Amino acid sequence: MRIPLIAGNWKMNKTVTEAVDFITQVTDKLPAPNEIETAIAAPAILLKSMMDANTGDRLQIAAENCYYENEGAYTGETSPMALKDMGLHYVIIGHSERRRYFNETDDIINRKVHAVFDNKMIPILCCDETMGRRESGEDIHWVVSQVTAALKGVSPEEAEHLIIAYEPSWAIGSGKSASADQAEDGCYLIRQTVADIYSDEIANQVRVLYGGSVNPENVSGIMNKDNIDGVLAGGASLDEKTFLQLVQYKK
Ligand SMILES: O=C[C@H](O)COP(=O)(O)O
Repeated sequence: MRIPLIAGNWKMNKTVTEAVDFITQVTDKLPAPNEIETAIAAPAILLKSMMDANTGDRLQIAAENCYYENEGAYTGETSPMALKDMGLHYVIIGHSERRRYFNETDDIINRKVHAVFDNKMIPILCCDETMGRRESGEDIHWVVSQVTAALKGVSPEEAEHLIIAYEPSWAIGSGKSASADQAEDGCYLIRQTVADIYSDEIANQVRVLYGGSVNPENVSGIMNKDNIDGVLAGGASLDEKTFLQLVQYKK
């Protein structure tokens, strides 16, 4: 059985004080992690304070990115080995904003996926599509090719722990979520791609999330779909009350 995962991605928002405040307010209001898992991904500069404030076992603190080397002369980068040492389990890799603004290629994303697995953490691998590609029918190939490239050389034993997020660029931060059916189509396609690369068994273990303008009003409809195991929410995860509303979605 795949445990639902409600994850927030704060992007480049919040100060240390604001982050600690948020964690202190939500930590004892979250469900048991064997019912619904919850996570907040935050900028590297906030993570240690968030880990210290996160006294319970109900919330996972995650990183939004890391480099593909553990150490060396890479000024300004975040070491996956240091993230592991801090006690993190999840790292977002390949978010569309990393691909678009920081020129992350499929090859870089593949190296980062390996670096996360090598450090015994789990990547939340993001793949996107554009409205142009969706309208022309090209989006299918685009999503398949991003997932395939990111998983090159990843073993079946690693792949079964994967989390993959389907995030159409046109739905991110636009207030225009994909419909629940569109989200299900994208997540189904990702699961099929994993089945083609590995097996049905592994595809059934991988958790697939939808991200793009998720909010308390649309979360239930999205979570009701067979191939959607969770959400990756940006804007709606910044406010404590709204994040808790996402977590309390009703099937
Ligand atoms: O990682 C999260 C996504 O980019 C979605 O962001 P959003 O919920 O603000 O549209």
